[in-house]
Amino acid sequence: MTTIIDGKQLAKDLNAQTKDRVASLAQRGIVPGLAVIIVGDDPASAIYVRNKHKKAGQLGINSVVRQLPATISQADLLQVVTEYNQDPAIHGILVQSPLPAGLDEQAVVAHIDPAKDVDGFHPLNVGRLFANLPGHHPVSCTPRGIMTMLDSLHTHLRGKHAVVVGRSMIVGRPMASMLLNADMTVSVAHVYTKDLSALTQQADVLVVATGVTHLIKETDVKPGAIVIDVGMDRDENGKLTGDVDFDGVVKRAGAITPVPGGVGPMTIATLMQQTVDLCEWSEERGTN
Ligand SMILES: NC(=O)C1=CN([C@@H]2O[C@H](COP(=O)(O)OP(=O)(O)OC[C@H]3O[C@@H](n4cnc5c(N)ncnc54)[C@H](OP(=O)(O)O)[C@@H]3O)[C@@H](O)[C@H]2O)C=CC1
Ligand SMILES: Nc1nc(=O)c2c([nH]1)NC[C@@H]1CN(c3ccc(C(=O)N[C@@H](CCC(=O)O)C(=O)O)cc3)C=[N+]21
Ligand SMILES: [Mg+2]
Repeated sequence: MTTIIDGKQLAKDLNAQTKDRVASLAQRGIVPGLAVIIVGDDPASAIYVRNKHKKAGQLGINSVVRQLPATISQADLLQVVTEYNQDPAIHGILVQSPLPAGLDEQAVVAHIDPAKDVDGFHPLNVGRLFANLPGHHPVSCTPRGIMTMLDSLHTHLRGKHAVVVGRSMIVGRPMASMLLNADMTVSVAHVYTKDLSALTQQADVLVVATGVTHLIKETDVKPGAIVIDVGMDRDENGKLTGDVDFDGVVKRAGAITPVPGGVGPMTIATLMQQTVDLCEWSEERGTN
């Protein structure tokens, strides 16, 4: 009865569309280019970057991974960004987060050409999303991928209550903006929220992005709710799990995403989609 939202399959479908778009660009001699900058040697980051690089290659996107030492200066890092800002073969630039201590992530993100900001983290693009401005602009890939997952359910969102647990720049805040732009009534919860369970039990759509293993249990969820688990946590056995106690919540939810195989694969597929978006938008402006 409960729909298990298959992020792997949805990512496959989206990647197939992206591959087709890359093929039509190729007929006109255009190859979308993605630059991924990774600073230091965080092992988790290295895995994500490898996955992104591999997927880009499969789709025909030209992906460049720039590995930089943790000891790099802020000025030298900004210079690398400048290089890609000026490179006409590069349409999307991503600086893997987190950066090592001592580097100013906000300043680096603000230095990216907003037209090449494939993560949607530049303040100009954040502002465009927040203001729901018309026209093309990149947005954070994880919440955009979640909107695609919600679309796939063909349910009516307008006027329904969305509760977003977490308020990070990468997930919670842009997620809340996108749900608000979809005409939902949106609540955002965080560590200071009083009686979290009373709030989450009112959610028709519940998005959880806290990094707290199994924060949300069966009794925290309204029967029939759509539950989206963004968490990528390790359980006591070191196994990848989410912020939602899947085995309990699946009994009550109307639809739920698994971890792994839910939001994660859609994040990567959306990054590829948005790289091609940026390439096409650049072409429309005549800057390719
Ligand atoms: N699948 C994917 O593509 C992605 C997965 N992730 C995963 O999603 C999770 C969240 O990531 P991210 O948003 O970057 O995390 P952050 O650590 O940046 O933010 C966590 C947020 O959760 C809130 N929070 C923490 N504990 C509680 C609690 N007990 N009750 C209510 N709110 C709480 C914090 O509140 P406050 O602001 O008050 O501190 C904060 O806003 C992680 O597991 C991460 O690995 C992240 C990005 C992409
Ligand atoms: N500038 C920047 N942009 C990001 O988009 C960004 C980032 N920094 N820093 C880290 C987070 C995390 N993130 C994920 C991407 C893919 C999976 C993913 O593919 N997950 C799979 C499998 C993962 C596994 O098995 O380890 C799944 O959930 O099924 C997860 C998480 C992007 N992030
Ligand atoms: Mg974070």
